[in-house]
Amino acid sequence: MTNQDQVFVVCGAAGSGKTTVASYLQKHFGMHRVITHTTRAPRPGERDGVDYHFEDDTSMGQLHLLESVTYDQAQYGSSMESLEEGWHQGRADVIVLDTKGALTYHQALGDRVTIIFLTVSKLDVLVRRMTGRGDQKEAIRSRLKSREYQRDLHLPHYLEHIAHVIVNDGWTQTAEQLDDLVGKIVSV
Ligand SMILES: Nc1nc2c(ncn2[C@@H]2O[C@H](COP(=O)(O)OP(=O)(O)O)[C@@H](O)[C@H]2O)c(=O)[nH]1
Ligand SMILES: Nc1ncnc2c1ncn2[C@@H]1O[C@H](COP(=O)(O)OP(=O)(O)O)[C@@H](O)[C@H]1O
Repeated sequence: MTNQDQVFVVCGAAGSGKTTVASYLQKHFGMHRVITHTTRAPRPGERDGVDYHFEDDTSMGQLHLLESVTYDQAQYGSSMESLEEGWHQGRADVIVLDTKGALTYHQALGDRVTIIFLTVSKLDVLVRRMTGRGDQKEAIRSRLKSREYQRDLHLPHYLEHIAHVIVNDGWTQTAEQLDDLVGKIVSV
């Protein structure tokens, strides 16, 4: 199996460290970060084309997406073209998805997909991390109430025996587990 075939899907609850892990895989292993599309408003510091392609309902509806979901009242979706961009460059892809999207990738791409599910051992840490990264209070409140946030707090049954679970309490340990997992799958 070559890097061209591979996509690492990072999922887990809000604040569990998905973006941090994706950036690490991008920097440390030269993976191609797939930028997905969303109708949610940018957070402080987020940039269009870097964190997300920020869309409105009309532009979102015109995209040709491999999959799309509703998460806390906003639309999110990813395209096959952006996955292929990485593979054409000979790089493995890394993408941040919700757990429903992770399942769709598993079903569509089979063993080309490695799913990493992030969690923490004490869930109150998640809110502290969201506050720490500058999320607005109202945005956090809405997120916590959403069905999708509640669903992705724990490994959903449909990802059991499929996802690699990493408890992201401390970064050193998380990085070690990522190095171990990635080393087994792609040539670095
Ligand atoms: N299925 C799917 N999920 C996505 C996509 N882009 C982002 N997500 C997920 O949507 C959820 C909400 O993302 P975001 O608003 O950035 O909140 P965060 O979880 O606090 O980082 C997260 O679980 C993301 O992983 C996508 O293209 N498809
Ligand atoms: N192991 C960790 N220890 C402490 N803080 C962390 C750790 N991993 C991530 N963070 C911080 O927690 C916040 C949320 O992480 P982020 O990657 O944005 O989460 P997500 O994308 O899952 O919502 C960020 O400020 C990030 O720097």
